Amino acid sequence: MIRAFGARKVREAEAPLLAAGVPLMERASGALALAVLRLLGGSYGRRALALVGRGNNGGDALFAAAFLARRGMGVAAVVAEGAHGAGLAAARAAGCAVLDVADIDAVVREAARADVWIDGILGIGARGGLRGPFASLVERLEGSREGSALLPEAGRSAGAGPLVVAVDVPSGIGTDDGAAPGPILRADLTVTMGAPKPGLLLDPARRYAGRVETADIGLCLSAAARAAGCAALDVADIDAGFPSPDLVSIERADLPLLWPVPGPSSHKYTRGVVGVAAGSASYPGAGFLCVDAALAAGPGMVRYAGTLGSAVVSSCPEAVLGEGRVDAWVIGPGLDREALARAEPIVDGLRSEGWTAPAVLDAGALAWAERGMTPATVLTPHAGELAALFSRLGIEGSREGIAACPAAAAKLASEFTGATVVLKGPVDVVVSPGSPVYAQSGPAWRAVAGAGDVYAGLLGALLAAGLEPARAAAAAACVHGLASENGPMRASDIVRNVPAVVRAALAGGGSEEGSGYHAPGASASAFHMRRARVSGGRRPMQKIDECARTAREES
Ligand SMILES: NC(=O)C1=CN([C@@H]2O[C@H](COP(=O)(O)OP(=O)(O)OC[C@H]3O[C@@H](n4cnc5c(N)ncnc54)[C@H](OP(=O)(O)O)[C@@H]3O)[C@@H](O)[C@H]2O)[C@@H](O)CC1
Ligand SMILES: Nc1ncnc2c1ncn2[C@@H]1O[C@H](COP(=O)(O)OP(=O)(O)O)[C@@H](O)[C@H]1O
Ligand SMILES: [K+]
Repeated sequence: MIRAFGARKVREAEAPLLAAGVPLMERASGALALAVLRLLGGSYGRRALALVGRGNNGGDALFAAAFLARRGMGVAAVVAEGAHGAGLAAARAAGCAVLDVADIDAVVREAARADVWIDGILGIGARGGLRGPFASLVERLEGSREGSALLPEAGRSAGAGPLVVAVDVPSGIGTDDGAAPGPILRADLTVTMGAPKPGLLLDPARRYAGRVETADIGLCLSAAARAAGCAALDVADIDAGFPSPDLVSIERADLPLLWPVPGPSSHKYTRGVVGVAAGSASYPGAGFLCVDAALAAGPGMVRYAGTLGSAVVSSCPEAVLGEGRVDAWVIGPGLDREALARAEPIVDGLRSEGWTAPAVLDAGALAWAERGMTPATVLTPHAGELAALFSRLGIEGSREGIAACPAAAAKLASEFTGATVVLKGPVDVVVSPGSPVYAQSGPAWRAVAGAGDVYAGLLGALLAAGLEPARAAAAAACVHGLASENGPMRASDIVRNVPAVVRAALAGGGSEEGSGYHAPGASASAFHMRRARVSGGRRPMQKIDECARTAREES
């Protein structure tokens, strides 16, 4: 599980440590310098350019610049007025050249000679997109990477110009909301301090982060939680006194703690009955896919209540027709006008119970979303459907606006309706009252007609098994993403892959974390979590403290 913390919680975690004199910036800059050295494969004959803003993010960059200069690299720091005083002194003492950001031509010349650019312009103190001279510089530098520019979610080709390492976050992203206003340097690697920030997991900002490494600088956030054994359940973290994360991402390794597994006394009704009202004469495929996906997740029973009747049973013989018990409804995929009318009494029933029964409203059924719902109802729009929903509810928000800030849009929809909202896209964002926000990325192979119907079916099965709605939505999205890897594939292939993905996860196969460097672009996920790994088996903190000490003694 990746736990991300926003600027406020990071500052709250830092405050007592700074007051106690813990050398956080030394740790941060030491981790940063080590990451740069690892990336370049050494310091000999290498050149670095540090872009240094006025805050502590620039301080991290300056101390790292000093460290790298002492290791023999040719280092230049680009500063504006008011740069971190001690950091600047350390950089000068170590022999770094210092350039003024206003001298843009000299900076661009130096940039062209460098093997790596270190982006320390702005960190968690950013308010809005880059402004002033650094904004012009970043635009110019990004332009100069023509041909070497990184593909949004893939890596770079060999010999493609300088590498970019972002300090904490790519400068100018919305640390907390994932917005990407203004010019931003696309990083190959982001070394994030203490804990990942939500913007590194959310679109569109995550596309600028490259691979993400978390430097353990001793903030008692995710690292401490992990050490305490709270590996999977965010609630357990909170119970153990750790701050709750602002954003969570479930990984394969978490699935054994979440996925419903039958026990000796289970029977079909304890395992949960999914009711499906999906598919119609106009869109029959959606009904088949949704039923098939629900069955693939392993519920006790799937009851089909749409208009396709026996045609569904002849394709999926396990599906049951006729009225009876339902523990969670999936309503909406592929419903034409006639099928919507047939589903209306089911929705009336849910409404009459105050929307407290577990249900997924997808596609056409989103038209029934309203104020006064509860988190038990899960709305699953994509950006276009959410824009239509907003328009019907009298909320301003275009499809483009939603895509520019999906987390904020999903939050608004959840606040307005009271429901759990899954905004589907490259990153599925799950927002539910009283729950952390979840962000689940998946490969673009799944951007195919019918994949949403598959998701709705999977989700229905987890709700029927009694999972809490936000977790069910995140776990279903996680499995949906894993089952979409290694395309090309069609929606029915995703369904076919689900049992194997779940089986492998339950058997403990293939945790994504700690698996070392990924070749850029080797995975479809833009977020490659990797905790700083050091040679010689020593713990990262020891090594970082040691580097910091050496730098201090040398200066
Ligand atoms: N505390 C610690 O010891 C540790 C902190 N750590 C590091 O510190 C970072 C946070 O540092 P921070 O709080 O100083 O904020 P930071 O992101 O550097 O920026 C603030 C400056 O930017 C300016 N500014 C704001 N928006 C702007 C814009 N849009 N365009 C242009 N300028 C803008 C703003 O100026 P103002 O607008 O207020 O005049 C202000 O001068 C954190 O990310 C991590 O790297 C780690 O080392 C761990 C130990
Ligand atoms: N660019 C993308 N990268 C990864 N996943 C995507 C991308 N675009 C959409 N998805 C995912 O693909 C699925 C598409 O669902 P949806 O748009 O509802 O399609 P349909 O209605 O045809 O089934 C969703 O699960 C969504 O999360
Ligand atoms: K930065």
